[in-house]
Amino acid sequence: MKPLWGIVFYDVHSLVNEKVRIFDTTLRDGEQTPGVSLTTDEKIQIARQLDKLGVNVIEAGFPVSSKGEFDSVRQIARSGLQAQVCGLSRIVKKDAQACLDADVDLVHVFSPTSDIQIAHTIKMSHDEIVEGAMRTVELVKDNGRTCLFSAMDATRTSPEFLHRIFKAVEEVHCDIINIPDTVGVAVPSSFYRLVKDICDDVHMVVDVHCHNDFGLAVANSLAAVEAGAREVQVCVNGLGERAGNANLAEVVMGLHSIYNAKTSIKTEYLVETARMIERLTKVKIPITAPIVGENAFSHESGIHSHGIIENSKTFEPGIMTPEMVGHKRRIVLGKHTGKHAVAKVLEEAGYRPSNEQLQEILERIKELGDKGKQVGNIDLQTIADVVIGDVAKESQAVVLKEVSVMTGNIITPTATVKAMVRGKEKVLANTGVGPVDAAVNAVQGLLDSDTSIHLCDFRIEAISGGADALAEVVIGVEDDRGRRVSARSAREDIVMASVEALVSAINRLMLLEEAAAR
Ligand SMILES: CC(=O)SCCNC(=O)CCNC(=O)[C@H](O)C(C)(C)COP(=O)(O)OP(=O)(O)OC[C@H]1O[C@@H](n2cnc3c(N)ncnc32)[C@H](O)[C@@H]1OP(=O)(O)O
Ligand SMILES: CC(C)C(=O)C(=O)O
Repeated sequence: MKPLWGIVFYDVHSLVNEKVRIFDTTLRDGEQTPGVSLTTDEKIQIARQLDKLGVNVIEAGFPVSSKGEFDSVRQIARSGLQAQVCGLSRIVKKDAQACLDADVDLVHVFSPTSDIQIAHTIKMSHDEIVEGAMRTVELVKDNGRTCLFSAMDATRTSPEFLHRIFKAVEEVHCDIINIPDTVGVAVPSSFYRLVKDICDDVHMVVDVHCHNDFGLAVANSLAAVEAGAREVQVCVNGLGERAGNANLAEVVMGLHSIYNAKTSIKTEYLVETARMIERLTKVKIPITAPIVGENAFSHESGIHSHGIIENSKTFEPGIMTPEMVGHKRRIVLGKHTGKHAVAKVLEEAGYRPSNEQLQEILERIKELGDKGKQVGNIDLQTIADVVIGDVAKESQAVVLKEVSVMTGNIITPTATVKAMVRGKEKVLANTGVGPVDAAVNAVQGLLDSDTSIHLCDFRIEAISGGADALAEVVIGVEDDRGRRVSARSAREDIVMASVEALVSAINRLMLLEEAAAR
């Protein structure tokens, strides 16, 4: 038993430093997610990102299925990636030939092996399936490529037939065998026993491919590694047929952080990769998703936030940090907030409230919360501005002097701003897609090139009706350390309101940076 911070965990010693290969099938099974369809360019972008992430295998597609698919697989295979590029093939000669013609390094040959699938899909005898599998593996091996054989629906296949088909492909020098839980019916204990029996039976690398129909894909994949599997098939964001496949980030971090096993994944790119796949597939990552979800390292309730401020291990696993996966820890304000969190967020936004002011701010937050309103960090700053007052003029890093904007239907919107930046007068012009964008770009341009600030929130809210409505603009900015502040301004002129809010937010962030540097 291994004690970790006073808690006794299941014995995971056996996996210390064991190497597990990560086989990514986002571009093949992941693309089978209903509604997802990627262009060749998008697939190439994804393949490059997966390579940067460090996966061992990229299953790029099913070359025989269409001309576009063949071209995508071939382009990925020829793009000089570190990862092995794989193509899928039925036990059909033309499928395997298409993989070979697409120049893949590894061919993934599969056949159904369960009675239900054999009877209703492939409609062959066991002998014909074994023969077809052997001939296809031989074709791949004769052409000098690596071969992986999958017994599709293995978890509903008779153990005798599984043994027979795996032994048959081993005889023709197959390199890797895969045990797919095609319809996600395994549980960790049953899958452990199945994988262990097969590992004891064959001399090939054992790989697994788990579907998530009962939400057990990651647990089953980890159980398989405990049982001896040394390759796991995964998809970014758990994409895939129906409820999807085992989630790459969850499997990898489980292996690294819980089991102390090794993979080649550069975990700091996990969030970046998940967000890229979210953008290209348009399948949203749930906010509560482990590791890569927006809330994975966010804390709202007072008791949790207090603990986190003292020591992040109080309410986070500790063996996994946001930095390890390219995420950021956030204290988020809301109905359940306590004074420690409010004080911390205000301090980070450059405010120094007295104890009475802090108490008053907390009461106002609770009042809003009880009325069912969400109280975000921006609302907190508005409340704080009212209770404490805005950033003092003398501590402002940027003091705005002039703003002028040219716009129309035949000129590129251009803005010029003049401001004192840390006591020095600066004038800068910039363009944008519209007058507000041009003005915002010009203000951002006033900052030194080593001041890395970017916009993370921009909202315009008209707070009175009519063409002369007062426009309230809320702007949030973030620095490269993930510190966020926001500010608002309200004017009839939307450009001026935007510029003022931006300058105000920048001043707060600068104050914060100065305070951190002291
Ligand atoms: C569990 C998985 O994810 S497996 C991968 C699933 N992915 C895909 O199917 C995506 C790409 N597929 C396609 O583009 C098409 O299905 C194709 C090109 C492969 C085949 O298309 P079609 O010829 O129109 O056949 P269709 O898809 O309707 O039916 C599948 C055929 O493949 C056969 N088949 C299925 N699996 C296998 C196998 N492993 N080996 C041999 N034949 C197989 C079926 O018996 C059926 O054959 P039939 O046409 O003689 O009845
Ligand atoms: C081709 C195989 C591995 C598959 O996708 C499955 O069984 O789900």
